[in-house]
Amino acid sequence: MPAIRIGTRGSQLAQWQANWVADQLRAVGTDVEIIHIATQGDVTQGPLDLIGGRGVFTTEIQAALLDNRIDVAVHSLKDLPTEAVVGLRLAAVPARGADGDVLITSKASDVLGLPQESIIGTGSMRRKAQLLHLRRDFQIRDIRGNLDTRLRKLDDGLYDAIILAEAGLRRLELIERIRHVIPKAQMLPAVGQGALGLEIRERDSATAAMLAPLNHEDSHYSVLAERSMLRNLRGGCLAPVGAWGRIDPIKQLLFLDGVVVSGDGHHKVTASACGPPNRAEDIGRQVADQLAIQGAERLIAFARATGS
Ligand SMILES: NCc1[nH]cc(CCC(=O)O)c1CC(=O)O
Repeated sequence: MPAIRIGTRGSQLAQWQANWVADQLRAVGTDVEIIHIATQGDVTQGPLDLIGGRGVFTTEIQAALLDNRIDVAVHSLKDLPTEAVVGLRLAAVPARGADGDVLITSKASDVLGLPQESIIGTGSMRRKAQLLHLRRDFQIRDIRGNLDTRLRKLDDGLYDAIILAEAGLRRLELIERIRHVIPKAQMLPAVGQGALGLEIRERDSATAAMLAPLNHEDSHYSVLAERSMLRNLRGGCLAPVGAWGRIDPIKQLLFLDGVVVSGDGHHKVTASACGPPNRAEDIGRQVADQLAIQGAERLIAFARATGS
């Protein structure tokens, strides 16, 4: 049987994630080959919202799947747009890693302890808006590049603090850089944060069967709820939207919290819902509806129009 071809971006984190998937498959005797694919998000240096945002890390990899150049795309789920691509499907979501954001700084032990008017590095509207909601005095500056580059820019003194996903730092064994895990009450993560998405051609049942053992049901339901919320909000990946889905192991219920913040941090709306995990899509829609009633779509449209 020919080797399963796994497609991934070339960044260190993406390669770690592809290797992890490859190791899982090799452990059960599957022959695997890893193919690196450059995406627009890797090649272009400008701020992501100016390049167009949606799908900049995933479009070329999805094209390779559709062209039969690869069989599995390994995505960071938070970079994967929620709109379905004709001919492709999300076959599996492995057990989710750390799902929160962390503060990296030498200047304080948490967000509220940072000095007045601290310069914070982040390119994410979601992080920016939630930070400004907590601390209107912060000066938010864009930051790009892989994890090493961002940490170096912090060490070079360009910023007082930066915010990163905990999952990426853990995967690259950089946890000693974590000063503080930001509580969910202060900052909700991106939809899909900390989870991988394994995408395949819709009709490729042989690859689907090979990936099935890698699927983690609770993680899959949790991210389905988050993605349903975002899709129903029509928020786009760059809008200031946060979500946190998780399954209570005792109650066996899926809990979903959602937040939408105006780009300047002034306005914040939140909503929550819970229900049986197999109702994930409905739970996501319920939270989106509650957010919309409170004016979420106006906040998103405003953030888009002003780029703030
Ligand atoms: N936007 C880039 C990106 N995509 C996925 C991760 C981290 C890993 C994850 O959340 O799964 C990161 C880095 C970051 O936001 O700090």
